Amino acid sequence: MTDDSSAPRDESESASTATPVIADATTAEGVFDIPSCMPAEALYNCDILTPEEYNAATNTGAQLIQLVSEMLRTVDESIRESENKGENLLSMNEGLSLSVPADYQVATEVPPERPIIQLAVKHAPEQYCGLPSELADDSQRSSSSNSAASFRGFPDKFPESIRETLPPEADPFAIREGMTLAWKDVNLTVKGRGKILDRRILQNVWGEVPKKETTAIMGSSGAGKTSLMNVLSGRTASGGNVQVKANITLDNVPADPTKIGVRQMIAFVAQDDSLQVTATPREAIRFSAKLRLGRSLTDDQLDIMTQCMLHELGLVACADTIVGGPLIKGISGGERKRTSVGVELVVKPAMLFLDEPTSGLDSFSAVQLCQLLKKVARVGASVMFTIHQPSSRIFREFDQLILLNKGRVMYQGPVSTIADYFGARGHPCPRNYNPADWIMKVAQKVPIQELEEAGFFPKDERKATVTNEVDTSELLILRNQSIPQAKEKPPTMTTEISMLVWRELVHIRRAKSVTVARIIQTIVLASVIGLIFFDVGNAPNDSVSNLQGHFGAIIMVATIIMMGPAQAALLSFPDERPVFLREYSTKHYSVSSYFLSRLSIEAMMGALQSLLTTLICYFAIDFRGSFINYYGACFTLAMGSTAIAVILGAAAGSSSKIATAALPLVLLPQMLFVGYFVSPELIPVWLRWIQYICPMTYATRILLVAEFQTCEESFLSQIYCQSLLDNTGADPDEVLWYWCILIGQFVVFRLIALAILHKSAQRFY
Ligand SMILES: Nc1ncnc2c1ncn2[C@@H]1O[C@H](COP(=O)(O)OP(=O)(O)OP(=O)(O)O)[C@@H](O)[C@H]1O
Repeated sequence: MTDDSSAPRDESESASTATPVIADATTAEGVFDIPSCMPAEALYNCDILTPEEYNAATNTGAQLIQLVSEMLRTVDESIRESENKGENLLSMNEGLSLSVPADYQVATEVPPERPIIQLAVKHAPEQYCGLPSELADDSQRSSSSNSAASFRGFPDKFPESIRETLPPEADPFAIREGMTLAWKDVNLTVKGRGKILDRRILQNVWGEVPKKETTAIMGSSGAGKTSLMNVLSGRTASGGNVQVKANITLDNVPADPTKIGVRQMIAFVAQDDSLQVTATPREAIRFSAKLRLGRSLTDDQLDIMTQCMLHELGLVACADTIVGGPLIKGISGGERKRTSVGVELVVKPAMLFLDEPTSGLDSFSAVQLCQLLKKVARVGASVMFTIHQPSSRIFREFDQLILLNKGRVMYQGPVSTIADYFGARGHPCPRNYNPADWIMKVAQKVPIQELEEAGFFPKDERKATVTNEVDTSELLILRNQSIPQAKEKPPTMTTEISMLVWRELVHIRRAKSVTVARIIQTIVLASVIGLIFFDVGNAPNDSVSNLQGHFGAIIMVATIIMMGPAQAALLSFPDERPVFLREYSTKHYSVSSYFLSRLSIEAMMGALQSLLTTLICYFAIDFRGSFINYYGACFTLAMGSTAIAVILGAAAGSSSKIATAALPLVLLPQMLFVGYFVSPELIPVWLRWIQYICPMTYATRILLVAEFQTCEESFLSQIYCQSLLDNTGADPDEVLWYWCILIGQFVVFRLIALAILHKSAQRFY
């Protein structure tokens, strides 16, 4: 046992299955960890070490050698079997084949040639997720011309040869023109109330995210990492008790990220993933690519690109499982996070911000993701992310680091110089200690004053990029025109709407229970009303009770028609708001496309619910008017009331509870103005106007005219019917107007909802 017990160990890594596997292989403790982790993970992590580290480790890691040798022996047996059958192919899982050199030898100890290790990794069935048959064919072709040495990278790495067939606009790793985001004097203050003092969350924060580099923001919990990220990406601005001041430039052009034009240039992966719960990772990534990459790509190219992204993110195994959410079980939290990353990466962003992208990921996936982000940076993007407790392996991957301490910049600069920086200020990182843990320990344990005296918290000594401080609450800088816009040939509005409608239909199909509950509710309510008012339409209208029953049936049917579809429409906006805001702010589609897609879905569901209700009630109650007239009035009423619900839903923002509470307040009082409980003539004059803005008024008048215009011939019936029409204000000569007003109300309410939605979509906060 060669454990250097005198040296402080890297605490965060001791139990890890990633890089430290090698280091721990020198100890009895660590050796037992190896078989318990995924062999492919351990081997993969061997692969990412330098050859020197690797050889040093294998000299001492006896059990690791045994493990690798066993895997190689398995591979070798497979080869022998193939050779006995006259084949020279090692058949891999799911149809991917790999050619193996004829002079292949069994390795009895860990070979220094890394490709052989990778071959073993590829062979690990737990990790190998397979390719669809059409891609497998291609990869077979390409691999047959290569030796085993050509296999490098992740267990489910996408074949390079296929990726290379993609045009640059479809290649998620194509070279792009990045942008440098720089900022200074960023201040965020939460104003206190009463005895509570103001709180400075960010204090004169400065820094930059250079293109082609990865910048990590670190700091203890509450240091202001997310707040800084939100200010820089326009997700926080002055308002209420929050005051934000910042000078921000994009390639030296002053820019206000709260403006949608600037925000749309920053791909942002938030801490809480806002993905469509019933979409799969494959669908989510393809949806993003299809809507954001314009019209130049074919469906095949989109498919390959999506598959490539799934491979890069290690999502192949769960590519067709739904994302899920709080109420529906889906993929894991880490997979969800990686899906969110894929959704943004697929459009080759020039700037990519991620809030804690590695949280919820195991150490292997975290390394994998950091390397991917580095790859994105190297092709031109500026990548910035917040991160908690990175392992030393991950820490070494960053280019730049911003260390925040209580809202102030404690360090800002290259990761490579941080050890010297801390050393020069009296806090050298101990040997074998994870530098990330060390700097966090110093930041948390040493008092601020002592740190200041030691020379931490450097001043911004860069050449000033913006001379005057500008308040983001007023109009900040807007020279967006000079900043190039990403999407050149956006998809047509029809494509946007059809993609959104399709996604919603898939959602309805997958969230079956909700749809089924809605339909059952409609059928049960309609049946109850049909039974209670059974055949009352057929009864002569020559008595008050018959007349009352007949009129009551119309009111009840109109009421359930008004409430049912509206309830579902009401919740759709608050529920979908996070997804809508993310997608709108990242240029997936326009507000109008989203709005029209929602309208199409509501029209479909409204038509179905109205049809079920009218079919049951019309025949059970035996209404006298024509079925078409009856169904038309009910459907138009349903659409009018959904339009009101949409206004409430759009205005309520993310608060579905407020919208739910407000809906009955707006819809139910409409029953009071149709003349059933009280004649409109008896309502106080200053309240009487309300009847004219209620869709229910006009829908009921259409139905009343249809039911009572042609009454039985008896004198009493004629008198009763006529007086009912008079009392309710239903005039047979005005029916055409009633239709026009009902449809007009629907259009006006919808336009109001669109305006509200458009306004609320401009702001995240
Ligand atoms: N709008 C706000 N109102 C009140 N307090 C706020 C507001 N925004 C941020 N804060 C406070 O500012 C501090 C920094 O929050 P922030 O989310 O930026 O921290 P963080 O470094 O990202 O922490 P963590 O790593 O735990 O996510 C926290 O104490 C938070 O409560």
